[in-house]
Amino acid sequence: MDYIEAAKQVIQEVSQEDGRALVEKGVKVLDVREPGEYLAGAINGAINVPRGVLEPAADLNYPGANPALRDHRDDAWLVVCKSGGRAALATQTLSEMGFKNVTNLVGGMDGWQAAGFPMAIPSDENMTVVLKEPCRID
Ligand SMILES: O=S(=O)([O-])[S-]
Repeated sequence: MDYIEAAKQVIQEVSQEDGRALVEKGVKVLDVREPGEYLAGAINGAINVPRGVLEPAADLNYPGANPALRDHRDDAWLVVCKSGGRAALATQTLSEMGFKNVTNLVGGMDGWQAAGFPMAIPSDENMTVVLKEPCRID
């Protein structure tokens, strides 16, 4: 099974041009790449929650969740990764977790950079590198 293709059948996606328009309108941007990828350059204002810690970071019941993500389920989110694969999976997961308006950027940050769209060196304040509490297995 191709999980990314399966996700793409059920999620919203936008082109680079439409993604840029969303950013200009103030959509929240979730960057699910690894911290080193994010720190090398990201969409201005994007928060970083790597794909590997997405579910606990967004979980309403997990004490170590990231409030910048967890508490914004009704907001519009643009989800980005390197080329659109991880973000497709993350977009599907967030929809299943109750996020109302999540959209994958087709082509990801590779496409964004190739288009010459604006990027910034992000602040590490916008990162979820380590969850505040370790994941529990009860
Ligand atoms: O980020 S990715 O689409 O290359 S898996």
